Amino acid sequence: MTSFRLGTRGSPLALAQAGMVRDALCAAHGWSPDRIETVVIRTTGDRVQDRALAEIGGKALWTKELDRALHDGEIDCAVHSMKDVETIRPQTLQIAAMLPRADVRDRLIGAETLADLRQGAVVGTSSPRRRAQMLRSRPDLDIVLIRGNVDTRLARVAAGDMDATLLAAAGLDRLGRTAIGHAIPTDIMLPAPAQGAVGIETLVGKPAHAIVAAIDHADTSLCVRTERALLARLGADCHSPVAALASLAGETLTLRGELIAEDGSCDVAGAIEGGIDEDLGTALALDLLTRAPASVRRLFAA
Ligand SMILES: NCc1[nH]cc(CCC(=O)O)c1CC(=O)O
Repeated sequence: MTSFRLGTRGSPLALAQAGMVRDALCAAHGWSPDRIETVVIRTTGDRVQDRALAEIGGKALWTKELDRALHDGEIDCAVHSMKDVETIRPQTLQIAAMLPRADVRDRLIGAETLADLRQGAVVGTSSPRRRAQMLRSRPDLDIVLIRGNVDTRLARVAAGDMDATLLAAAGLDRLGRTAIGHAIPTDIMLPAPAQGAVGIETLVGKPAHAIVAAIDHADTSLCVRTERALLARLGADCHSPVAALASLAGETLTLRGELIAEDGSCDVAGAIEGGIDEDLGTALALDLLTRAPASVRRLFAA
């Protein structure tokens, strides 16, 4: 029997996520684990460690090499953190499935709450959203650039290079670091669109698409597609401090979102409720853009 080739980045988090996808595929199709071959693909983002992603050209850094491997037939599907997948994708590709979403919150490492950070504390992050949200509640903080994988970042805080950092709970949990840091409630720090979701992409119209679609978690897919619709309407990218979180209760979809000036000095937030339709993201984007202070609106291409 030919193996099913699962493409992934090589970071510890990416490999953990690929393992989850492998387990889900095996359970759904009654395959033994050796039916799946994990193919590690090195991406531009993995090679560049010293500059903010926003500076070196955005999210395609994580996807371009995996896209190429799909198109060249080297892999049958590609596993992604949905948070890192750019809003506009090649028409030849399709997100065939998402795993059930994990904890969507950010965790603060180095203090129990934002209020507990000392005056002028140094906080490492490379995320414009986290930077803006931190400065909004604590303008005194010194936000510095930090990159590298989860372990590298934790080591920098442990070594005293900085007082604190923020990491996605989902990533920490998937690496077994369940006891590290303190989760920040989403009403204090709304997460990045698609945070906590793992997606699996395939070529459109190939047998692999149906094989992968069998493991789709429909509620997660709907919520993440809604958050991505908001990003798309905003013309948002890595430079844009945007937070969004959709949730589904019965037949009611709720989307919260906010746009924040990079220095945290002003923002616009909103929420919208509707039926099961990802277009809610478009509607909230328009509402936020209409109400945004000029200094926030100019950050968006739309
Ligand atoms: N940009 C890096 C990235 N992409 C996805 C995750 C975490 C896992 C997830 O959100 O699903 C992380 C690390 C982090 O933000 O702490």
